[in-house]
Amino acid sequence: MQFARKQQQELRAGSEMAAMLAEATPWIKTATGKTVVIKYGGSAMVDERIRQEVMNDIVLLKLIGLNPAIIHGGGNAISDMMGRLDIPVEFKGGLRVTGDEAMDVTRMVLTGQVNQDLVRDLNRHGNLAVGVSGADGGTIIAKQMSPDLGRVGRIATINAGFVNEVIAADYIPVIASVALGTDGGYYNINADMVAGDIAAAIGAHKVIFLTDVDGLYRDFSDKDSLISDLTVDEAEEMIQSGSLATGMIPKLRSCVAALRAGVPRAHIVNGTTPHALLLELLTDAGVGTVITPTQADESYEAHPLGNFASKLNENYASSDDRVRSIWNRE
Ligand SMILES: Nc1ncnc2c1ncn2[C@@H]1O[C@H](COP(=O)(O)OP(=O)(O)O)[C@@H](O)[C@H]1O
Ligand SMILES: CC(=O)N[C@@H](CCC(=O)OP(=O)(O)O)C(=O)O
Repeated sequence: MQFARKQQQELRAGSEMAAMLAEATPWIKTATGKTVVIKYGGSAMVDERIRQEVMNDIVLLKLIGLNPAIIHGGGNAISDMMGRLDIPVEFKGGLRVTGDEAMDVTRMVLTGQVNQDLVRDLNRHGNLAVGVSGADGGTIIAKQMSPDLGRVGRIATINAGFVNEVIAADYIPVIASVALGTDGGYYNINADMVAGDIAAAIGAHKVIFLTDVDGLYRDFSDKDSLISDLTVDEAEEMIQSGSLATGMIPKLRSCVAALRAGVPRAHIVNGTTPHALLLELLTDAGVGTVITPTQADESYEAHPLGNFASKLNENYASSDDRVRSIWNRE
């Protein structure tokens, strides 16, 4: 009797899931071919399980017809390695002071480690991802930002051709924020800045910043001040007001740059929340902070899926157990 009840529960959960997937059809039609730039910050990569879920969600987006392009950070991994090598870590205005040794470590960690780990994790689901640095295909050309910061670059040019080719060939580009300079040397670029400029250059539909907080707070010390939406003008005012602390400054600057260049939406989302990407992209509710060109339009992207992903999320905790119980049945 107990077994029959369990079977019924499984059937009910399965039917719910099937209904949710069936409801997804019109949305999938709308989304096909759209490019979404996802900036995956080092701060949101810390938990291995959540990291694998983020990879899984990105693969799901690819499989339903979106074109995700990933720009990743890894600032904390660079600092860890510098510490292990006894190289002093110093930031000025949120940017890493990057001497020649620090530049070597940045290249090693971002392109050799973080980039390749993400590619490996995505490719566990099929041969889906290609890892590149800004130097590949001349994608990011940089100039020195300021002599004080050493090899920190500001973006001089983005050549979108190579990234567009990778997307056209149906791969997910995974881009490290290391650039080649006009002087022939390497430059360390803040990954947030790369995300906005790449999104603009490839004509992305959205740029989404996955970070470790729920979005942009008007006052970071007041947890009730989370902003759900703001216009690009308001975002610019916030930057100029000097009220933002480091971390958010390059993100918001990058959002503004992307929107001014014609990207329709920028989002700041907590990448440590399970399935935040699906919640943002597949539900009306949305999560985090959205930055829009003008006042948020309620009808924008009203989603035929309704609460698909929130339901998915509710089911999530139990689904692992269900899968395990199915596999262990014999
Ligand atoms: N107004 C703000 N709203 C939200 N986060 C803020 C704000 N001001 C500063 N921050 C900081 O920005 C951090 C995210 O940026 P960062 O640490 O660079 O992460 P990432 O690795 O995702 O780029 C948050 O953890 C938070 O400490
Ligand atoms: C110039 C500069 O500061 N570059 C960053 C690049 C990595 C990055 O941006 O990583 P997150 O997205 O995880 O912060 C750094 O060296 O930390």
